[in-house]
Amino acid sequence: MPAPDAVLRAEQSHLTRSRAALARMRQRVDALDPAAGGDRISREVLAGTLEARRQALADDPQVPLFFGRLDYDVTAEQTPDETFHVGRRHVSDEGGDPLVVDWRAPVSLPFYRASRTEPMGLRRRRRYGFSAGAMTSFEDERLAEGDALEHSAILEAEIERPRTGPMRDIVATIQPEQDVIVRAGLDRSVCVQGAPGTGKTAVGLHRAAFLLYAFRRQLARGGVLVVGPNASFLRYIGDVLPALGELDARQTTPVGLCLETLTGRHPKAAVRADDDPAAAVLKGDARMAEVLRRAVWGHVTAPTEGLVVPRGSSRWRVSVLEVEDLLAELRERGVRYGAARAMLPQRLAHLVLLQMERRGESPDDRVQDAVARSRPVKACVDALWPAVDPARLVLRLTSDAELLAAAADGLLSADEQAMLLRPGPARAPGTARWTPADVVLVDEAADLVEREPSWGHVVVDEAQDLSPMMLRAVGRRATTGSVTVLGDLAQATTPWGVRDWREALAHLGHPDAVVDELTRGFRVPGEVIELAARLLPHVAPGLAPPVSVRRTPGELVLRRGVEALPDVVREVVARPGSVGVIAPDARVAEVVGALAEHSPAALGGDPGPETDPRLQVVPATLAKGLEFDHVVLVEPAALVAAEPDRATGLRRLYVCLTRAVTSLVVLHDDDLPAELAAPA
Ligand SMILES: Nc1ncnc2c1ncn2[C@@H]1O[C@H](COP(=O)(O)OP(=O)(O)OP(=O)(O)O)[C@@H](O)[C@H]1O
Repeated sequence: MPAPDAVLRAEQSHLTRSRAALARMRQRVDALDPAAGGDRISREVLAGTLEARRQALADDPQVPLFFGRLDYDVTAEQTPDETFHVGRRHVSDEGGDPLVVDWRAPVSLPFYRASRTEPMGLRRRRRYGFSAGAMTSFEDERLAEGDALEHSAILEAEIERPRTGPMRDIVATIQPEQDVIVRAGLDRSVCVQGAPGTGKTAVGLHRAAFLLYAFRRQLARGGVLVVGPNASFLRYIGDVLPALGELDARQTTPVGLCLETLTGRHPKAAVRADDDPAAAVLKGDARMAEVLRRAVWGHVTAPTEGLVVPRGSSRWRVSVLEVEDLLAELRERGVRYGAARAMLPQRLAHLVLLQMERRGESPDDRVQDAVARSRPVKACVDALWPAVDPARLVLRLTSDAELLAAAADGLLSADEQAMLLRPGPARAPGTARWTPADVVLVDEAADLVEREPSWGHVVVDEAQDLSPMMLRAVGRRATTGSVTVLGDLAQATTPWGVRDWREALAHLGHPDAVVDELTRGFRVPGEVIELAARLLPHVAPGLAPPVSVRRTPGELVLRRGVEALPDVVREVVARPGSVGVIAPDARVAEVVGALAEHSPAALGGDPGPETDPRLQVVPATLAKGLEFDHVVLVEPAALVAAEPDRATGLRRLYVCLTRAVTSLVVLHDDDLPAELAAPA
């Protein structure tokens, strides 16, 4: 067996060769001239394609081009008799032979899944350790000989590599239970219940990248949509897919999606207010879908007279009964309100044409078109099947008690109806004080009028916080596609959130999705996760407690005296990695002031040019989904008390306690919440 140094040198030279080959691939793209594209449009399309290809072939010297190697067992049957280096993208030499294979290619699968009991045709699996882009170590597992590592130092080093900015990819170290989810086929919807730091977000993003690679053709039209809770979270995860070579996935929030529907019709509309929790819960309740359905379809009016269309010297009549039958038929067709309305003029004209034929005329299509466009037909359509603007409808419904009562009869109690009515005079859609929950109602109404197009696949993160109406909004964007739903019931902090995944999946329109549970935690050190897990019986009794995969002892300090904050922060900022000071929202300004010497950035506000991006002061309500190498948590009792009820407060605390990768210091003046005490 060659000495480790010799192995490393040979692998380093393969890395150098691969980098040179990638540079050549890039040069070939640079040499292509978009002018060859013919007309202007083709040239522009070609230029766009070449630019995307150039970006995909970019080589960041800090990012290893490959991270593993597979040696297939040539003595076994039906296995490729080759060695493959597994990396972020495919790289081939001048002869077209692969120097690096894409991690998503079928041949790479055993890198993630092979085990001692199932070597998947592998003789050996090798992992490389890197430091600042340079290969520094490797780990071998001789799987054919039954030798597999129980513990990977390279995985641990990767998790503990200090964080410097946004979230990074995990392609080099995806774990088998994660890989099963990542590589589930495009036709499979999955739901992942996962404890904090089990890699849900990472898995969702890698699944998006996998699908875009493995089903490129099917997804070329539909595309992939990633839905996350808020703008800070989207900024945090925003670099992962581009780093994996996928630039086209759309990333947004649930309310952001619905707001587009509103502003597409009323550009000046904006979210300008918040509901109180009870009203938000009600507006997010699935019964609202039925209220809106009735309100939209309630616009169809029974005719009181027939249709009369003068043409030349004749007057053509369609009887009330015929119009009634036509309306009933259109209602029952199962098409959207707007689609049925669009059909109505031609259908009425057709009835006129039948009259003409009965009287011996032989009108053609042009006559039918002319009748359909005639003034009496238009007037009849507007009277019987008026156009509905979804935003105006929601405004009317929430300001006109009678209209609401008609639509909500038997669905909402009188008190509930009263809660929906907005104070003050009615406003136009552009200036109304829309709340997030209102915007979701507009989106539901819009879909009743006109079908929302479906994406090929939708990944929805932190899904436990979505109301049934928000889940419906996300779900209607995946009616012909599949979904990946990620969340943790123990981290639900909205009063309208999910209490049961099966129910949530039904609202999403994918009731048959498989629910998987992840419990191996990568982020949070053992001591810290054990402290946080004391809250689990109080916040989500049915869930399995998470287990940390890390062997290194974490650092956990509980300390009385918030006045020590500046000293504590001075100590942690001297260490490598990112620092998050998490505080109750109401105390963020005070904390920023106390830490002025470090110019921290306050998350959610304008960071300003002079702030230190490595140190962030995080309002407790924005901590979800984020992580820091070091966390200082200020006054847990106040953070719990700031929520409307104790269970929600404890869930918020559970989120905040589980953001640290290396160290957690809890500073408090008030007593710690009793639920954190060690079980007797
Ligand atoms: N297989 C892995 N290899 C290396 N790092 C990993 C792996 N899986 C997860 N991680 C890391 O663990 C951390 C937590 O991952 P992630 O944020 O995806 O977890 P999560 O389940 O979404 O957490 P939360 O519910 O707390 O938001 C991240 O830093 C991620 O990169």
